[in-house]
Order: sequence, then C-alpha cells, then structure tokens
Amino acid sequence: MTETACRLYLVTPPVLEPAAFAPKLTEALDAGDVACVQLRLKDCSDDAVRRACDVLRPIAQDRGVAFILNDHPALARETGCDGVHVGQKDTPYAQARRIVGNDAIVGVTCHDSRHLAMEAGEAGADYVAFGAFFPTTTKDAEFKAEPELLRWWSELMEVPCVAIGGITQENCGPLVRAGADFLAVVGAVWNHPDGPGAAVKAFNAAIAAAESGATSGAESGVESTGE
Ligand SMILES: Cc1ncc(COP(=O)(O)OP(=O)(O)O)c(N)n1
Ligand SMILES: Cc1nc(C(=O)O)sc1CCOP(=O)(O)O
Ligand SMILES: [Mg+2]
Repeated sequence: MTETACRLYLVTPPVLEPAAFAPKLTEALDAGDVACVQLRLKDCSDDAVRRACDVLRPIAQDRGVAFILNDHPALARETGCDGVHVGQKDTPYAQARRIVGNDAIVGVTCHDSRHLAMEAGEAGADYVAFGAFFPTTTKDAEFKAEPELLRWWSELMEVPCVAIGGITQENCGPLVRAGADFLAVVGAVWNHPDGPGAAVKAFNAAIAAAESGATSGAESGVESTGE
C-alpha cells in the first residue's frame, strides 16, 4: 500500500448502529491507506459511545489505524482509544490532555483561525484542524477556511494540520497541494455510491495525483462520488 505525505482521516457518521457499521469500516480500512478513524457520535448516551468504541476500536487498531474519539476525553481514556478530538466549545485542550495523558493524541478544532491554531500548537496539540473548506451537509459549519491557511501553517509550523468540511475526491487536490497533512472526511466516504472501499481507493489516488502535481480524473470531475 503506497503511503502518501497527506493521508486520509475518516470521521464516522454522527448516527450509527455499531454492528451494522462495523463491516463498512472494515471495508474502508482494508481498501487502502487510512491514518486515523474518529468516532463522532452526536446526541447519544455515554453508554452508546462506549458500545460503539468496543465494537469499532479494535477494527481500526488491529490494522494499525489510530482510533480517536470526538468530544469525550474521559471516555476516550476509559475505552482505550488512541486519543481525543476537542473543539472550541468542548473540554479545553489542557484539561483534555490531563485526562488522556501525554502518550495519547489530542487534536483541536481551530476553524479558520491562525490565532487558535498557534495557541493549540504551542500548548502541545498533536494536530490542528481547519475548516470548513467546502459546503457540507454533515453539520452546520459556522466557519469557512481557505487553502492558503494550510499553506501558511505548513510552511511555518511542525504541528500537523487537518483539513475538514465537504472534502471529496474531486475537490481535495488544492488542499493536498497547499500542505494538508490529513484530509478528514465523512460524506464522501460513507455515502459513496460504490461503497466506502471504492471511496478510500479514489481518495488515495486523488491524493497521490495531487502530490505528483497531476490533475487526476477525479479532480477534473470525471468520477462521481457521494456528497
Ligand atoms: C478532524 C476534525 N476537525 C474538526 C472537527 C469539529 O470539531 P467541533 O468543532 O468540536 O465540532 P463537532 O465535530 O464536535 O460537532 C472534528 N470533529 N474533527
Ligand atoms: C465534523 C465537521 N467539522 C467541520 C468543521 O468545519 O470544523 S466540518 C465537519 C463535517 C465534515 O463532514 P463532511 O466530510 O461530510 O463534509
Ligand atoms: Mg466537538
């Protein structure tokens, strides 16, 4: 499996039934290169999060893919996740770090803000996330980011940056060329008409093409995908 400099960061749908979702996750991870999976469940109980972690975490970790929990540092630690992702309205970075420990991954949403990203990076975040780069139907995204932010960050800083929001196999090229270390994706993988495996393969090809300087078939709009 070819590993590109920019890698795929899968984020789960906000509502899922773990047993039904498990084969989809397996298909995605067995299809190509994925660096990380984030379990992002919204509007559900802590026990539902625990149950989903118990089913889905081993699928990722057995394949050497990091499993990160969104929003819940204490549950991330309790359930053996590799880390946690926190936003600006969630547990503050320093508290999340204290809860999960120094060996775990802590990623921080920074919207379109250089200031928030520098704060998070200086505090010790393992990555900063910028977005939304494109319109998305997965959530009401309040902020809009431009590829130039990724270029500025990656030229100046060592801390990896994640791009998120409406990213597809067709539109990801400029983000890859601007220096995104990871592309975080929901809809374009889980809603892909040919399934999540085909979606991961198409992302891997689009990222490799962007890194080699080519404009891929996907980027030129030849292939169609989910939202
Ligand atoms: C990789 C990544 N980037 C950004 C987010 C968004 O986090 P947040 O702003 O806390 O919003 P919710 O996802 O919690 O709705 C993310 N989850 N992952
Ligand atoms: C969870 C999330 N956070 C965003 C942000 O801008 O911080 S955009 C987003 C949704 C990403 O889903 P999709 O790949 O389907 O657009
Ligand atoms: Mg959050």
